[in-house]
Amino acid sequence: MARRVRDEHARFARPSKHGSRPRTKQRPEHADAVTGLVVGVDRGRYTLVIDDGGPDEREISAMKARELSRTRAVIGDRVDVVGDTTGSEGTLARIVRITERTSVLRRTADDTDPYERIVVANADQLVVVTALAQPEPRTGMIDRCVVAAYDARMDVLLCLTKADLASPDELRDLYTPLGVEVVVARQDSTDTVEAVREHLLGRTSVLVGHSGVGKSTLINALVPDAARATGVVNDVTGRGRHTSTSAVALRLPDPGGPPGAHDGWVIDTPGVRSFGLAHVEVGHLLAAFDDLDEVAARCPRGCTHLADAPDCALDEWVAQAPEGQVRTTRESRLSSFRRLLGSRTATV
Ligand SMILES: Nc1nc2c(ncn2[C@@H]2O[C@H](COP(=O)(O)OP(=O)(O)OP(=O)(O)O)[C@@H](O)[C@H]2O)c(=O)[nH]1
Ligand SMILES: [Zn+2]
Repeated sequence: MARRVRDEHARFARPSKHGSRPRTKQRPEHADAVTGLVVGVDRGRYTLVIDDGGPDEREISAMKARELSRTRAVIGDRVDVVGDTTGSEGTLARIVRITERTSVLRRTADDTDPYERIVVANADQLVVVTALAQPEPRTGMIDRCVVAAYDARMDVLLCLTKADLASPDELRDLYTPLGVEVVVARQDSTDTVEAVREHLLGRTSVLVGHSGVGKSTLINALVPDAARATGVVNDVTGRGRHTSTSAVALRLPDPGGPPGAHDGWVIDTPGVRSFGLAHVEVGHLLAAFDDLDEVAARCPRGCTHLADAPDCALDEWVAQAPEGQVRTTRESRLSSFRRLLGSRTATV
């Protein structure tokens, strides 16, 4: 790890255009750096939590050191900071390193911002919040979220809200074969909120969902003091804090722990409507389907694995299955996988 960080460090230390010596020579090693978690970003000003969950936990403000100028830290990043890291009023520390990310979730480019941007780093779970009614669920959107999550090597939790209005059975049947966990919630039942919490404890989860699905209702139930613990992020740059994608990182209370305990992070992403799928590789998607991945190793070179692919080993795998449960399961795995493959290019 130390090695990797140093390499990255060196990459930012190219000689400047103006012919000064490489900066590496002048820069101290930052041996005194402490590590923080980015929970908020607002126009170049970062809010970090230091010693997350430890006895010296505190929030500090920081900005990037000059050598990091081309790299954006995003919510969820683990960063090394130097300078005044006490968090006292008026202090500002400097971020000198971004630790290698375990996952990146990308937002699609849109009219207001032509670049695909990383929205959240190091999250391990994408929670797709979908109402069972009002608004009607849209499977195209769910599929795209699943693809984005699998590409980012994140797990997916499908959280079906407004269960008082419609049955979850159909959607559950559709997504369970994809390896997606499904949990059901309704506003009038605290039991369901606690069921959702069980899936989130100890993890860093990103919540996405269309307007009106009940995401805020759910977050308020999970994190009652959300307003206080909120880190506001403007990840779009230069546009002011209320435009476009502002994400919020919230500590998830753990009712099973001592008073005030929290265990895990819930990241809300208002304004993120879809994820970039343009660069999703078939291999990444396949990797999320262990059984298919193994079979696909026998496919002809360059096989697209789509329904019209000649000699795709996945078709043979289904055809060879004994009739009955095994065949049905394989069929549904393959058709689910192909549906996701197709959704990479669909516009929703
Ligand atoms: N019937 C029913 N209505 C719900 C439930 N959960 C939320 N609602 C209602 O759905 C509406 C939208 O809920 P919000 O929590 O504001 O939805 P949101 O996803 O945060 O939407 P935005 O605030 O627009 O992003 C509100 O009127 C809620 O009262 C539920 O479980 N059942
Ligand atoms: Zn194939």
